[in-house]
Amino acid sequence: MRAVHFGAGNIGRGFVGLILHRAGYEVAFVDVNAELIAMLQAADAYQVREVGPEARVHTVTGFTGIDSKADPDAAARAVAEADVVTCAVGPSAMRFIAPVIRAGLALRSGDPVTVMACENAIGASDTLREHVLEDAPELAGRAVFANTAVDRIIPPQDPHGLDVVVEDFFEWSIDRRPFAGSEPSIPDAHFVDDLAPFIERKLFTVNTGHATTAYAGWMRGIPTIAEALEHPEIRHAVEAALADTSRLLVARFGFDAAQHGAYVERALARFENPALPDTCERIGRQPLRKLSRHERFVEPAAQLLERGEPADALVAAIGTALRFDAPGDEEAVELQRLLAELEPAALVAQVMGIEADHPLAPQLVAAVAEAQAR
Ligand SMILES: NC(=O)c1ccc[n+]([C@@H]2O[C@H](COP(=O)([O-])OP(=O)(O)OC[C@H]3O[C@@H](n4cnc5c(N)ncnc54)[C@H](O)[C@@H]3O)[C@@H](O)[C@H]2O)c1
Ligand SMILES: O=P(O)(O)OC[C@@H](O)[C@@H](O)[C@H](O)[C@H](O)CO
Repeated sequence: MRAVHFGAGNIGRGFVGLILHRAGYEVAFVDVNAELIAMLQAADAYQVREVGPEARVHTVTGFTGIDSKADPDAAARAVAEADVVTCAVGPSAMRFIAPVIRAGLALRSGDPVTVMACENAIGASDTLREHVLEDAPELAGRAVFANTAVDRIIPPQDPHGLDVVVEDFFEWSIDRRPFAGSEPSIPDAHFVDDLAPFIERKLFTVNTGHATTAYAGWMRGIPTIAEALEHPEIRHAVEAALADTSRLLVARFGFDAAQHGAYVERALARFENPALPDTCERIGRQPLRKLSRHERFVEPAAQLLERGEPADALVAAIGTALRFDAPGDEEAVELQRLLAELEPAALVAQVMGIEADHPLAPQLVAAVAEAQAR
């Protein structure tokens, strides 16, 4: 069985590539990073080293690398011959891989290929599908797009090597419905009838809690997530933000409150893993994406206000996120420029997608005004 995975970075090598290898796939990693592809082409194996109480070491073999910038035709041919295509390039980069997948589908004959976007976003495979089929609706029958939720914390890695250090926890949930009974065989993944509870629980717990920790840590000059959570005020802010999202998730999906509480506790324990050198800078990366309408802060806060419930801790976390000014992060630089130039209501509409008539608008406008006054 053949798989093509776009994005040979942390999740690509330390999660998707590993799981597909364990499922018996030969994986062709496609990336635009020429140094990374050269290493993949030269190597026979790399290791995924888990850290945590149930740590194991895995060796991944049987892969190759394709540089889609230098040779997009080779990447398209690989898609044409694949059983499964996955990506973990970042939600905003999916539009750049879409033309390559489209070219691969155009070359394809036989059974439709399974396409799964493994990004932190609701409906990422649907978004990828829209990009791929934009100018080629006639190719729709050649691929089955299934949404997924991926969960494994993988901190920044040595950019000059292939080995990856990861936490011991992982979860890959895949929407079963698009397959109409013929799901691909991926034993480490689980197929579910309704992905919404899985992706929203993950994004609005792991990623909301992570981001709240990161922005509060960054504001205080604390480098790592584990260290930031040791700060009592940060811990309190994170627990309060997760109390907001927990109320929403329990009400929306009917989760058992105690079981959901255990899920939250486990997320916090994962953040605290002392062997995981994860940074506030990585977790805070791309703040414009994280502050956008359907992301980890604004979406749950908007849903709570629409239900007539408060979301004060989420709004406080948004206020802290506005102070993320990492100089090496293009979106952080752009966010600070927008803060300097736009009226609060205009920034809330442009960055967060919340218009003046939404019940959340007054609090967000006040948070932006406060950030501008600092
Ligand atoms: N790291 C984690 O803990 C984690 C966990 C779950 C989900 N995710 C999600 O996985 C995705 C990737 O995150 P990551 O941490 O692996 O990032 P990363 O930066 O380590 O890897 C992304 C890779 O994509 C490549 N890439 C970018 N544009 C490309 C293009 N046009 N074509 C081919 N390759 C391209 C980059 O060169 C890089 O190698 C994100 O959506 C992230 O939210 C990350
Ligand atoms: O990847 P992002 O930028 O959406 O979010 C940063 C982290 O919260 C994220 O990568 C987590 O480590 C991951 O989602 C855990 O599964």
